[in-house]
Amino acid sequence: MSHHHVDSEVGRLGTVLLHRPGPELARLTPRNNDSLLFDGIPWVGRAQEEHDTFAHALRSHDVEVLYVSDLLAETVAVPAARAEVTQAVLDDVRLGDTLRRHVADHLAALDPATLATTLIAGLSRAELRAGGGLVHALMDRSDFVIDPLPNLLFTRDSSVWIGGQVAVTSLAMHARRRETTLTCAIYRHHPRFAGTSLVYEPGLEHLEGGDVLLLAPGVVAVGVGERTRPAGAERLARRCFERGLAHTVLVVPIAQERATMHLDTVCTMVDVDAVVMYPNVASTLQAWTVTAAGGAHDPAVPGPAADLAVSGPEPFIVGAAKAMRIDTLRIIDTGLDPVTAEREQWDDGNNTLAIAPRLCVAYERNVETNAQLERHGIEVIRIPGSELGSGRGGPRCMSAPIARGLAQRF
Ligand SMILES: NC(=O)NCCC[C@H](N)C(=O)O
Repeated sequence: MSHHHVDSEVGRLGTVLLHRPGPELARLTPRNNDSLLFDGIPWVGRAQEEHDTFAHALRSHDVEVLYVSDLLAETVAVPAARAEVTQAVLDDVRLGDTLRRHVADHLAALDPATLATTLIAGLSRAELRAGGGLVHALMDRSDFVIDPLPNLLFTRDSSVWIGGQVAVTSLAMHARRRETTLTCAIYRHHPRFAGTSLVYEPGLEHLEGGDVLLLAPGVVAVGVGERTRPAGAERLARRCFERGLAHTVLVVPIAQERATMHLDTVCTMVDVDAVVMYPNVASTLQAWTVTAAGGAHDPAVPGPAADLAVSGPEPFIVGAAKAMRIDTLRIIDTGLDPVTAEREQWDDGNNTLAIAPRLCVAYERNVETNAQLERHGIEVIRIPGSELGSGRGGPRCMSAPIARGLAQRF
């Protein structure tokens, strides 16, 4: 399958990028879990079983599942890619020159598959083959020479396909920054993605994939809050208009809190005209509508788009329906009452992954929300997530669609 294209949240899912959690999760301790953005210490074996159930559910619906670790191992077989991802590790100012040399020698000796694992799992001082120097001497055995990337599990955030191009994002939190050196290398160097254009790159204004919802072909919603900044939304809008990837970007402010770190923690699409949404925000969520001033830019004509036209704010569902050119965007509530809604929102009840219109994957624990979805005609494939959820992400967060069919009901 080489047709990589995504222009909706619900078109038939063809290919998806996942990361099966591995040794990087075993690095989490009660001392570092907060800074590594986990709310608990997951049982690694059970998290892997849960993730395998997720992947199996997708495969049994004819979805091609790609794994980051496989693609990365193939990518770092390309010398330029190897140099790039290694340099990103060595750029860490905490290493100092002496330890940096030891780490460089250590990585240079690794075969591609072991290098890929090390880049994801990190490296402790005890695992470094040779050491020496002041920084090394002052480290604990279990201190990280290379930080682990436990949040790579949430592949949604580090890249997002818009049409036939991929936005490699610019992650806000220190613990996640290096993730995009890996996704960027995959998209720039893996033979499968040869010729792919990047519509966004790391290092630009903060933008995370969990905030980007492709509401309909040409209509992109971007949440701005704890992670994505307004300037990131503006940059993405301008780039999408210049390249003919969108005609409207809805910019949606969300509370800057952990429970609502991304737009997809409060709202995901389950049909071409329906979302499951956290009722505690449904009535207050607003949208600013951004379009290209002077009309859509002709992508065949090189040069920057005219400036942006900004209007609003107005209620999100009103702005969204207008941009999507539908009468109403239907809302299905999380939970039944405010307390259940709050509990199930926290446990990623809103974070569904659509395989097709009216067919989605959701965590089994969100009993009320799943029942609500079914009452509204949405088929729910339930997966376990008690361990996976300790990182605060659900099926949508754990998946980056690479190919989807047309968003139409069958
Ligand atoms: N799209 C998402 O909501 N992703 C979940 C990210 C969870 C991760 N522990 C984080 O804090 O970034």
